[in-house]
Amino acid sequence: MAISIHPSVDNGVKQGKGDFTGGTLTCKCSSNPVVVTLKGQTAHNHVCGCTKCWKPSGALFSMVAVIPRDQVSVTQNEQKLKVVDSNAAIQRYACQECGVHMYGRIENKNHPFYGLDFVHTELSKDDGWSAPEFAAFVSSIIESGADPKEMGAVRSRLKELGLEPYDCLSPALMDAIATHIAKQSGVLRA
Ligand SMILES: N[C@@H](CCC(=O)N[C@@H](CSCO)C(=O)NCC(=O)O)C(=O)O
Ligand SMILES: [Zn+2]
Ligand SMILES: [Zn+2]
Repeated sequence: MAISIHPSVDNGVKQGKGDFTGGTLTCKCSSNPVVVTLKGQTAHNHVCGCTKCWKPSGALFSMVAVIPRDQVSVTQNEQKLKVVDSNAAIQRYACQECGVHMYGRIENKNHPFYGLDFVHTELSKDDGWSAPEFAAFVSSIIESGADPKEMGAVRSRLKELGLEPYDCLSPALMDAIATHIAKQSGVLRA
């Protein structure tokens, strides 16, 4: 049996819809769920192996995308949300009852990704969200208990799914981060 990466990609990566304009995310509480409304399509969707991103139970990876923060609003039961780690660059707002992360926000205006929120579109019933494009922080799954001897098989499965594995972010995103830093320091002209 193939290694399970994440329930949303295990049967093949489903492509998004070009004309998709958004929808809602709902936490896993059976009563009074937290609902977040996203007024737009997501970008840079990826599976992430880091220890900080929320993963559904049993999954090796999370699936996480970004969307401009002004397109994100909590529309039901916001009182159930609490920041998981206020010292992290991405402040992840989790439902205190079911544990699901509803959105992650960057408050540091100098951060390369300031202005973008992190969201898990598997929490939506709406169809058409952008598809995951790559696998990030793959080696980090070991920090959550994955067997280092399995890493070859995990990377092979990711490639088979068309999710190129990287041990940080994708080259395009790493270049965007480095460009931002070089402009901040004056090495590159802004
Ligand atoms: N090995 C660490 C890596 C954690 C990490 O740096 N995660 C990235 C990617 S999260 C979405 O792609 C990150 O930017 N983190 C910032 C933050 O979490 O605030 C581990 O596994 O913990
Ligand atoms: Zn909940
Ligand atoms: Zn992550």
